[in-house]
Amino acid sequence: MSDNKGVRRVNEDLARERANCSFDVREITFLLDGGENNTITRKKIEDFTLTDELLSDKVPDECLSPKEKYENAVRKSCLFGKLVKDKLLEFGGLETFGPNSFVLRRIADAFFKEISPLLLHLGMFVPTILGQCTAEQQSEWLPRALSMQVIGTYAQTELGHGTFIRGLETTATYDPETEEFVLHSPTLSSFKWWAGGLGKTVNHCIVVAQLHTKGQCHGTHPFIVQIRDLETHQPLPGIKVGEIGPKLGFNTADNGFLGFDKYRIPRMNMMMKNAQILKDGTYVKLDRHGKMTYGTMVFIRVMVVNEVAFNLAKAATIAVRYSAVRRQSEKKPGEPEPQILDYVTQQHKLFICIATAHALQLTSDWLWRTFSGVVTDIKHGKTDSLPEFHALSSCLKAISTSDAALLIEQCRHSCGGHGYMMSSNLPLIYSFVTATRTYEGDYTVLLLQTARFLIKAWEQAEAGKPLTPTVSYLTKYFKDGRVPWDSTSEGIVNAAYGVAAGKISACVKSIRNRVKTGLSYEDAWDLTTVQLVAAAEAHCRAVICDVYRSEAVRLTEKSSPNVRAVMRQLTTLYLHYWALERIGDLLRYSAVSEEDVVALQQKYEELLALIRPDAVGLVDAFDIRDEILNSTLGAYDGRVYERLMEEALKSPLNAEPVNRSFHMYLKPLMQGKL
Ligand SMILES: CCCCCCCCCCCCCC(=O)SCCNC(=O)CCNC(=O)[C@H](O)C(C)(C)COP(=O)(O)OP(=O)(O)OC[C@H]1O[C@@H](n2cnc3c(N)ncnc32)[C@H](O)[C@@H]1OP(=O)(O)O
Ligand SMILES: Cc1cc2nc3c(=O)[nH]c(=O)nc-3n(C[C@H](O)[C@H](O)[C@H](O)COP(=O)(O)OP(=O)(O)OC[C@H]3O[C@@H](n4cnc5c(N)ncnc54)[C@H](O)[C@@H]3O)c2cc1C
Repeated sequence: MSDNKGVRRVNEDLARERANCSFDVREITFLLDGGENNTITRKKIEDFTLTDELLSDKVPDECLSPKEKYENAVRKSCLFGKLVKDKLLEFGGLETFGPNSFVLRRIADAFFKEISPLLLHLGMFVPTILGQCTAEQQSEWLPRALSMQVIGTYAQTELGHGTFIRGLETTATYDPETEEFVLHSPTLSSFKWWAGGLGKTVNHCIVVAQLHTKGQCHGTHPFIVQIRDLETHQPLPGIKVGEIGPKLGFNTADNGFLGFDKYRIPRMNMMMKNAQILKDGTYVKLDRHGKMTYGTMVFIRVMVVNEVAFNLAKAATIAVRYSAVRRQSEKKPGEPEPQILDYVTQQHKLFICIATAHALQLTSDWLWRTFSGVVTDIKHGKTDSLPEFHALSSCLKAISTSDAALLIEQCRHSCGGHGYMMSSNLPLIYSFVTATRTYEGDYTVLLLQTARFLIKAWEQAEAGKPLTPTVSYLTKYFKDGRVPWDSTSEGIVNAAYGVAAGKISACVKSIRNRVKTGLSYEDAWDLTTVQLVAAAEAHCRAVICDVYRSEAVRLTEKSSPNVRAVMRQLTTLYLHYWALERIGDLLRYSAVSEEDVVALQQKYEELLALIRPDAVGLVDAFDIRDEILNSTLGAYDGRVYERLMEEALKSPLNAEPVNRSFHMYLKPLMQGKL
């Protein structure tokens, strides 16, 4: 389906895999896109946008110097932005996707092998204007931001603090005389650090600072701050700004630092939807919940689940296609070398990646729908659903990013040495996704936020109070005792909830026992955090298993029998994989027996064999074009070795037969003249 060029011969092994696939690949693509019409529109947009010659770099990006890389990324960002502005919106296709559309994000990957320096502008600056500004402020800033006159980022993290937002040190002190805020960085550790695009690209940013007025501090609030001249792009007086240097990934994102020396901004540059400063300096709090200024972070956490699902789908596509093309070793003496996809261990490494990409995408779609409900509630002044949603989005962000990063690395391992090549694109996909585990809330920190909610929910269950939907299972498993074992999919999901309940119960006991010894609650909590993180992980795993299973059943209700069968095989594989991964927990909290464990393992291995003939069809169904995959190993036609050689020849070191270092150093060394 993705054979967009359609001219070159497809590798014979891949062609045979496709001929033997048991289902119509397009049917699964339509399911994943949310309907055939969405697929048609997406493909039209891709055909329309991915033809430009700016996509082809003569020298691979990774062979450029940091400065050249950045300049190339800015060039492409501007051309991409212009394309979106001039043509794509006129095209009118985007609306059909609704707000959960990732088509722009998807095609952006064809333009940037790494990150666009403008990602934070669209990803965080614009959403924060929408979420944190009054209507009047929005009408001032949104048109300028959307027309790219104002280019911004989100500068919250400082050198000294990222996680602990209340510990941020940048101050914004209100001066009623001039009706301005004075921004100041009192220490080195108060310098803003990390914001994407801040180093060189943006002219504005959202700065999160401690608000002081009338001698009192009211905690952190967001402000819109101009940092560079719109004409010359020079940093404005009182601003110290620069780029933070090379990183594991994100090397085209010019992440930056920023310090203020008593820098003044108008009063109305405070984002005033949730709190206001009146002209005389009076502070007015409008946020009854107290954490509404954290809204952009919650939004991005929701987006990130989809983001990592897509990246895992890319990695799985590359690794599965490569594994169908690659032949290595022999199974029996004298036999031809098998496709490495025929090794059961290879299937074990890869099929869970396909299943997890589905699980995370369906969970992300469900999370988005839940989020839309919460946003509607908030618009009507109701914030009751926020604590549960914060707990849910925190753990899903933590687990999805962690799973995706580990599995993408597994895809790289499964491609042997060639997976280590930058041209495979697996290192870049990994470097991007491993950062998601840290940014927008570190893994451990977010799971502890979820744990906080779970412990409270447990206490509510004990008190016989009603529970919110995602923790209502606690009532069922409230009584001590092992969860009955049943090896059906539904039974495994129930057992996953039973494990989560057992772990939460164990945490409650640990904390209470520690408090009984005279420890404060905070110390008892602190000593129990290893268990609390594991409990939050178990809760989140149960939610993903549950949502994946039920959404896959719902989605495939009208599918052909073959599609329903393969989708069911994948969900069952996911559930068995995690049951086996957490077998110790099941033995502790459920009635699973030794024979059941043997049966689980056997079924898992049967599923690998059942999925094997459809593996290439399943990754083809992700329908990720070659331009977006950007991989020598994963292209649709399977010309792996030809592409590896073509890319190698583009290396600047191959531009001349002898490098000057030979004459400068090697030759003198060889001749003893160095
Ligand atoms: C266009 C598409 C783009 C997509 C791609 C994206 C790529 C973009 C690239 C992105 C690049 C990267 C960009 C970046 O990285 S931007 C920087 C991101 N930074 C972070 O994420 C920092 C993480 N830290 C925190 O969120 C807070 O400090 C935490 C939460 C840890 C504590 O906070 P705090 O110290 O203030 O809390 P507390 O202890 O006083 O109180 C805890 C109480 O507060 C409740 N609570 C806490 N938080 C929330 C909440 N949010 N909604 C509702 N409630 C919330 C909580 O339930 C608890 O309630 P209770 O138990 O007391 O009842
Ligand atoms: C690629 C990238 C892009 C980024 N972009 C931006 C951006 O655009 N804007 C922005 O504002 N920020 C950005 N950040 C910063 C990012 O949000 C923070 O790095 C992140 O929130 C983690 O905070 P930290 O660095 O302070 O880690 P720390 O909090 O110092 O974490 C270090 C370790 O301490 C542990 N730890 C910390 N607190 C606790 C606790 N309470 N309990 C248990 N363990 C704890 C953590 O689990 C971790 O293991 C970016 C970061 C990266 C990597």
